[in-house]
Amino acid sequence: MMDNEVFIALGSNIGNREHYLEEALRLLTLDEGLSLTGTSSVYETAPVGLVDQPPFLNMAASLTTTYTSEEVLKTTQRIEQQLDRTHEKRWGPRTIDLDILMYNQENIQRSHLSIPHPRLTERAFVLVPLVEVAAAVKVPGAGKTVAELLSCLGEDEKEGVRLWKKLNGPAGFGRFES
Ligand SMILES: Nc1ncnc2c1ncn2[C@@H]1O[C@H](COP(=O)(O)OP(=O)(O)OP(=O)(O)O)[C@@H](O)[C@H]1O
Ligand SMILES: Nc1nc2c(c(=O)[nH]1)N=C(CO)CN2
Repeated sequence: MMDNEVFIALGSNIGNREHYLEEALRLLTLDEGLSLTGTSSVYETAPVGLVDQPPFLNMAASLTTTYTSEEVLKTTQRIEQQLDRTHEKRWGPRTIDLDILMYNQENIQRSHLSIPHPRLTERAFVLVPLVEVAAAVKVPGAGKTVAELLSCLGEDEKEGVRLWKKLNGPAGFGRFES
């Protein structure tokens, strides 16, 4: 049974960014342990952290899964590798980045896996798409829902996040939805 609920952030800022997002969603869908239940719109976002790099496309997805959080991480890392992801510098450009944002209501602190994602609460490029698929979900440790966290962000933080493609229905990524 696909009993566990997981939210993933997707980002790309190298090459055909939309293609990489589409491919990542396709590969997530193909995986028998995962079921895609929702996708957000796509946003074009100004780079945060390392600012001297191309703009990102960011989006969020909701899934249900038979996997443990570790197995989800293995799967997202395999998909990153399949999509030419290289690990050069921290926060640097990448063809695809898949971050596990939340896994059920769990709080996981291991050396190689932190869930909820530690920078989730401060990142407009994560919260703006995530609110489309998880508005009422309470973020463990934050004591607030995704919608509440988003409303805590200042206008200047949201400024760098622009709607790029509204995705609903058969023409867009919607075709990956179950
Ligand atoms: N929730 C998580 N989702 C994905 N990777 C995680 C998570 N928590 C810890 N990691 C670890 O982060 C490592 C990869 O980090 P990565 O290079 O993608 O960081 P980044 O995307 O540059 O920075 P950020 O974590 O701020 O988004 C992985 O090897 C993985 O073990
Ligand atoms: N706008 C934006 N900025 C980033 C992103 C990202 O996905 N979008 N990912 C980063 C590395 O995790 C660093 N900076």
